[in-house]
Amino acid sequence: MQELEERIQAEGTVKPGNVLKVDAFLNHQCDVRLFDHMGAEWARHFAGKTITKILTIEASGIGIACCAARHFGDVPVVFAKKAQSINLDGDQYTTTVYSFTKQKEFPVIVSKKYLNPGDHVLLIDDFLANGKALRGLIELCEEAGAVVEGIGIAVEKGFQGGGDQLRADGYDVDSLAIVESMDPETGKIEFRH
Ligand SMILES: O=P(O)(O)OC[C@H]1O[C@H](OP(=O)(O)OP(=O)(O)O)[C@H](O)[C@@H]1O
Ligand SMILES: O=c1[nH]c(=O)c2nc[nH]c2[nH]1
Repeated sequence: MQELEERIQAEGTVKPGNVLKVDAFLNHQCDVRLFDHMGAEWARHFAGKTITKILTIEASGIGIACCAARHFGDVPVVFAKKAQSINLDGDQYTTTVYSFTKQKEFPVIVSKKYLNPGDHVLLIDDFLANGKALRGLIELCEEAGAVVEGIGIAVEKGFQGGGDQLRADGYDVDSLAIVESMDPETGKIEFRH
């Protein structure tokens, strides 16, 4: 998606440790017009699929998933929580995920009320790196008996391999920008096309 690639080139910075910082528009300050355009792109890509629910993971996927839902007939957006809470009651689907930016394991929890057999789920997230977050969400869908219809990602770091493994496993992964390489020394970012 040209608009997203241009924003990454203009405002993104490359940090050591394979970190691309795009918090000016994607995952700290949020550009909702861009999010809306991203939702329209995914709606075009997944047009042939029936989607009954969007599932994401806190925190950074939530805003993007909510904007995307407007392009999928206002389907409910469910976000997996990364901490137990007194506000979480009843039976839950749970797994654990290693967080790329926080560098530790988190529980990943969805109430059984909000993910059901018969749901046709679109997974949405801001980043795809090693694929840990998505593998956790897929596991929750499997536990629930829900079908994963596709995966919409804003920025995939292709060189980390998580996306290609998911594609090899048969998932329809639509990443709007795939970073093929990035260099913290020079700041150069190259995209896969
Ligand atoms: O493919 P992976 O290696 O799993 O990396 C991608 C995940 O990493 C980030 O989550 P993180 O927990 O780092 O931060 P967040 O709380 O801002 O969403 C991002 O939001 C994705 O969910
Ligand atoms: O802001 C971010 N930059 C990244 O490079 C990344 N990888 C996973 N999650 C990420 N979030």
